[in-house]
Amino acid sequence: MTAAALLPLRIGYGEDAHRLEVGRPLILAATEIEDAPRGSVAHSDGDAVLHAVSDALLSGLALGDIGQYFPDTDPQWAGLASGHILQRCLELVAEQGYRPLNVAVVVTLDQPKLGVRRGQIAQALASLLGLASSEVGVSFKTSEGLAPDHVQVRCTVLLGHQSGQ
Ligand SMILES: Nc1ccn([C@@H]2O[C@H](COP(=O)(O)O)[C@@H](O)[C@H]2O)c(=O)n1
Ligand SMILES: C[C@@]1(CO)OP(=O)(O)OP(=O)(O)OC[C@H]1O
Repeated sequence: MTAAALLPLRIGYGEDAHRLEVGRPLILAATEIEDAPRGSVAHSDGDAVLHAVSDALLSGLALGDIGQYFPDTDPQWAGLASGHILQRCLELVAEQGYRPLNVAVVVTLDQPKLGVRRGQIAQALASLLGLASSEVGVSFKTSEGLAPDHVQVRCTVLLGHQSGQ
């Protein structure tokens, strides 16, 4: 019997990073950080939180990564709102009978401080994932000046199979 049949839980992990440049918006969890001095350089809207969460969802079921489904060489994805990427990943997970049970994200960014937005970001992510905000952990770290020119996000997700409900 496979592990999945014995215990209908899977863990996923995802990461994303984008270089920061003046004159671009910084979007994290579909939330524009209006006081950010610089924003993500990306093919899409550069939402590193949604990219890391999307990759975590896919990795939990060994479904690859978002670059396979949304190649950054394909002009049709230029400027894409990353909520679409997340929705597609949720569909792929649902097709396997799974859904996210809780997520934890860590955002590493030197400026601006994001602590005042923790609730807003957690709520936005919860709503996109169909979770309660108490099921979405959001942590912020500075790079201590070691990586001031990019935003980095790491994410773990626990997936549950509908057979376990
Ligand atoms: N962009 C950020 C980065 C960090 N914080 C908060 O600052 C505290 C200290 O972070 P360190 O990386 O120096 O350990 C911590 O409480 C973070 O939540 C922040 O608000 N925004
Ligand atoms: C989202 C995609 C596609 O628009 O591009 P980017 O916005 O550059 O993001 P990244 O996380 O580097 O890779 C995934 C890409 O396929």
